[in-house]
Amino acid sequence: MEDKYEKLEKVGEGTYGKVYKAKDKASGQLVALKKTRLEMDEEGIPPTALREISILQVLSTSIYIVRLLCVQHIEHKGKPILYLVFEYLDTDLKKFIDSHRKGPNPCPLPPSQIQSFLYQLCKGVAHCHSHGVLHRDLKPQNLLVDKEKGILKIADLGLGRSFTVPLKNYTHEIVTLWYRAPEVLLGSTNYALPVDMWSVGCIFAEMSRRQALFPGDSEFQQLLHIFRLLGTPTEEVWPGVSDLKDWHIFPKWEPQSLTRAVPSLGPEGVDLLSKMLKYNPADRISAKKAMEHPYFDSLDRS
Ligand SMILES: NS(=O)(=O)c1cc(-c2nc3ccccc3s2)cs1
Repeated sequence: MEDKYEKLEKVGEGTYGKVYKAKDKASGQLVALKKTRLEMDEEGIPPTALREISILQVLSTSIYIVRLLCVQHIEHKGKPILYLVFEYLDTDLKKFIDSHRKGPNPCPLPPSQIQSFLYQLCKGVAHCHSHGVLHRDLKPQNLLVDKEKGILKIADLGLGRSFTVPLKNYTHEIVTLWYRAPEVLLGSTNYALPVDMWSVGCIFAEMSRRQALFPGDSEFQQLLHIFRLLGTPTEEVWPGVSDLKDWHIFPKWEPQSLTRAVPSLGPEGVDLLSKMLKYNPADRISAKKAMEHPYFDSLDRS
């Protein structure tokens, strides 16, 4: 690995491994090297890893998914290590939003920028979902941005369908709960594609208000943040909610006005956000339908 690529700096602690910025010595091309801790058993690469890699190879044909350039596994001190080599983008959405919040003159993201990033995110999610693949852990940290070109791509698809998101990642870092759908937080075991659209809604709101919509620091607190804004879910709005494994009696809050949470978002934006944050997964808007919403009417789709 060292011979072909020159490691430059660590750029991310993915859910399943360290990510380094690196340079292809021959071509000078910048890449992202994702080192995975896949334990090679005696038969070589575990089938789950092979399935993840094949899913990635199919998915990364979309320009809205970070492209997997190649897969290399090498022996390192006798241990077989799997490297995934991805295209490199210079920042992630978390840093991009922070750069607009912090600093001497904090400034909002231009509405056209939010609209363009949200559209690209929905395209990437629609692509994954059309292949029956959930991301499961969409968050600003794993959405990559090319500032100059105004491009957003989904990264860290390392979860696919065969993993559940751990509470801690492999470096014992806390995995954020802020973008997690209520059905997952309430212990549903048969959650599906709508979990990603909940995350998209939280990211949409965060781009507009430049702070997280539901910043919970535990699974229980995460639910309370959601209930305080959207109201405590009832069987009326979400049939079956009280049968979910981790449901119990919660304080009863009434729904608040969503507009107050995202004051800079126009009526179309608030309407689309409300459809992404429907409690009942069956009512939640799909990525494909979201792209047809009037909020995008003014988007230059060229
Ligand atoms: N954190 S950062 O400096 O903005 C930054 C992160 C990245 C990443 N690129 C990839 C590619 C693939 C998988 C995960 C990551 S994380 C590139 S720049």
